[in-house]
Amino acid sequence: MLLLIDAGNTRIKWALADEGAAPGAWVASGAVTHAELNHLPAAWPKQGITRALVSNVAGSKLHDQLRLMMPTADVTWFASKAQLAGLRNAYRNPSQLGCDRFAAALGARALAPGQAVIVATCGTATTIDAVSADGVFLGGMILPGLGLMASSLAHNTAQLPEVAPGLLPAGFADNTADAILSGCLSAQAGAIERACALHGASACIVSGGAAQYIAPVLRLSIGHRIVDNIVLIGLHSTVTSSPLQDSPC
Ligand SMILES: Nc1ncnc2c1ncn2[C@@H]1O[C@H](COP(=O)(O)OP(=O)(O)OP(=O)(O)O)[C@@H](O)[C@H]1O
Ligand SMILES: CC(C)(CO)[C@@H](O)C(=O)NCCC(=O)O
Ligand SMILES: [K+]
Repeated sequence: MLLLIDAGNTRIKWALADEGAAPGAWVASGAVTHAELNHLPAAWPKQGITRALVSNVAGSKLHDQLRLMMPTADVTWFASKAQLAGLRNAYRNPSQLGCDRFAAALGARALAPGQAVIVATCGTATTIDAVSADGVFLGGMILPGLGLMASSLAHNTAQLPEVAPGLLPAGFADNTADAILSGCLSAQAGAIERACALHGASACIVSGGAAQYIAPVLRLSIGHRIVDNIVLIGLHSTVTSSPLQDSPC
C-alpha cells in the first residue's frame, strides 16, 4: 500500500491508496495538527505500507519524526525539480520552490490537462500559482493565509480582536469582527481573481483548509473548483499510471 503525506506548517494531511489506484482513489485519509503528530501511527495499518511519498515544507525536525513513524516503508521525500512528469518548472532556482506548490501544480495538470490553470492553496500561507496550457509552472504569489492575515491585525493593534474564520459575503460590514473578516476574505479572493485575469486562466482550482471560506466569495467568469487536497492528488499522479477517476475541470 502507498502512503501519501502533505506536511504543511499547520497540519499534516495523509492518504492511503492501493498500488496502481487512480489519483484521488484513497482507501483512507486524514489530517492532524503538529501537536497531534503522535496520533498518526495508530491511524495507519501496522503492516502493508510498502511505499511512502512525502511532501514536507515544515522543517527537518518533522522530517525526522515522520521517518521514525514509517519504519518499514520505502520513503521518497518529494522535491521540486526543473522538470517532472511533463511539467517544467520556470522558477529561477527550481529547488527553491516549495515542494507542496510543485505537487499542487502537478495535481492541477492532472485535473485540467491542456488548460491554463490557476491553483490556489489556502493554508497557513496562501499560494496562487500559474500553470500554462503546455505544462510550464510559470511562477506564483505567496501571501499570508486567511488566519495569519486576520491574526496579524489582532497582534499589532490595540482595538482589533482575534476573529474566527467564517462564511460572509465580502462586502461592507457594520461591525469590527465582520469588517476584519470581509477585508481578509476580499484580499484572498481578490488576489486569486487578479491571478486568473493576469494568466488568462481557463480553470481555477482552490484547495486547503481555508478554501471553504474563500471560494464562496470568488467572482470568476470561468468558475472555480474546490479540491480538498490538490497536493496529495499531485503527489499520487507522479507514481501511478492510472488515469484520474475524477472528471476533468
Ligand atoms: N478554526 C479555525 N480557526 C482559525 N483559522 C482557521 C480555522 N479553520 C481554518 N482556518 C484557516 O484556514 C487556514 C488553513 O488552515 P488549515 O489548518 O486547514 O491549514 P492547511 O490547509 O492544513 O495548511 P498547511 O498546509 O499550511 O498546514 C488557516 O490559515 C486559517 O486561516
Ligand atoms: C509557501 C509555503 C509555506 C506554502 O506551504 C511553502 O510552499 C514554502 O515554504 N515554500 C518555499 C518558498 C517558495 O515556494 O518560493
Ligand atoms: K499552503
